[in-house]
Amino acid sequence: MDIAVLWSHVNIRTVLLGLVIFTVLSWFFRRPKKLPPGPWGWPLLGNIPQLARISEPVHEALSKMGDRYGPVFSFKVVNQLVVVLQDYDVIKQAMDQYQLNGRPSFEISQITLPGHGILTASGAPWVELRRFSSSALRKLGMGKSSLGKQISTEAQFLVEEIRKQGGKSFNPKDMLQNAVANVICYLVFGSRFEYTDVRFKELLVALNYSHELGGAGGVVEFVPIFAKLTFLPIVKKHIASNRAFEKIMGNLLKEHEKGYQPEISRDYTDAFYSEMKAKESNGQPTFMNPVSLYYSVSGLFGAGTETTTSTLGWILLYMIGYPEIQTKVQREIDSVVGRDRLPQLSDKPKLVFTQAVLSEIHRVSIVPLGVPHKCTEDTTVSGFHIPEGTIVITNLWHILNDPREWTNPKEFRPERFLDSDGNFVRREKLIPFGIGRRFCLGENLAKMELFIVFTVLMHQFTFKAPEGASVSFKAREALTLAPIPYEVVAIPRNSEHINNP
Ligand code: HEM
Repeated sequence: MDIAVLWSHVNIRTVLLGLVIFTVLSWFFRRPKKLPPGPWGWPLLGNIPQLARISEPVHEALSKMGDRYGPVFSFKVVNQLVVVLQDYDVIKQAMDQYQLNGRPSFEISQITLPGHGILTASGAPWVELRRFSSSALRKLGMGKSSLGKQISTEAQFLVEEIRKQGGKSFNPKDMLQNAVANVICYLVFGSRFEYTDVRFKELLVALNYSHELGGAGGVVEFVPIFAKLTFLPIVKKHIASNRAFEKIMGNLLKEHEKGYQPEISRDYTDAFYSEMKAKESNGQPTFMNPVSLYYSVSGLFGAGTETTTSTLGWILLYMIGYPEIQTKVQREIDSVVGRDRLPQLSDKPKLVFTQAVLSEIHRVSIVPLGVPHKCTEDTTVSGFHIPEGTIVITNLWHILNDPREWTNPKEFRPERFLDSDGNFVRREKLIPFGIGRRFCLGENLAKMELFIVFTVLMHQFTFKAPEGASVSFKAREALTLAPIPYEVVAIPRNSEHINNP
């Protein structure tokens, strides 16, 4: 056919149709073939339209997506590729790969204070900060009885606060948070704060605000393009929250530095200064500097406060919802510990049912999607290509609610952690603290806190729902699954003769 004749058949509609087909095909063929499967996304927006329509909790929606696409699947937020892993063996294999142990940068934090700490660093800075932090926290007694004593002291302050309620109903959240945050203050600043201390209260208000934001729109911190859209209200809120937190934490660190003496290491912060200064004076290259100290300390508060407070919140809620389990725990504690002293860490091996209850709490009250990882070098998972820069999410909720592993996962049943002889059984797939090279740095600390606070509270009080109130196990969705605010009544048990251990 002559070109002129062919041209005479072309009209504007044909041209537009051709352009649309060309755009769709070129976009389609740009997608590398071995990427994990996933829903089709829109050019420019990726899967934002589908994600915005999700009405159920995100981890449950992702869990269903995984049932459709398999345990390794992907989607896009704008131009950011996100891969979700939701099979125990796949996660175990993936999280051992150094390429998958980066963290997405908290982009909006970088606007106000460029730098990284233990929670947010990737690559060599993370390796150095993780090595230092693990060793410093171990030296400060994490997992040992010396720190157990400090936690017991904090638990007794908590008991006093609860006693002051005089049997009236109250929301336990703030009291639990005070105790948990104070344990971190002790590790980081070498001392606890009075619950009425203005600086302590400011710190908790700022922490709570940043957690609320994390739930409402935390994803904007990780997607680089949002850091350029500073006119958006959600981005403005993140910036304001980061600035407020930096001011409070900056002041606390400055005040603490005044008492620094190289020969006495009081806490994590002193240990950090000492190691940083030693490396500087030896001319050793290091990523330890005042900003990485700020971010590391903030990371300990950020990662350790809300998680442990929510878990304690769930414990009390399940105890009022399942009074027969509460009574069984109290009987076990009374028979092992007696009524003349408070429970302590060394009682743990004998308190098997109590341990089973704590394990079941870990199964239901978790960080549902872990903390996002970032792929720092091209790699593969289960034969799929994971390009550098991909955000990798582990759906821990799916693992801990998989009916193939946990019969009737919606039931609260501590007995799943006991064998037929009543011995406590550790279960490999209980991974509320993540798994692999970057598992939770505070796992041992959290376990100590939860055990001591739980047993001391069960020893001292019986918790009940207020008269006529119903108990709901619905969670408030954020980075952690926290109970919806509730009230509780604490009835003191017969404890006149109880002394400190
Ligand atoms: C019940 C309580 C807790 C739970 C369920 C929990 C869970 C987690 C999870 C799932 C991660 C992410 C792991 C990953 O990236 O794959 C994490 C990381 C982390 N957690 Fe915890 N956590 C708890 C308590 C604590 C406490 C008490 C502290 C500290 C003092 C702490 C400090 C950290 C830190 C610093 C990280 C980041 C580690 C890194 O990036 O290398 N956590 N935690």
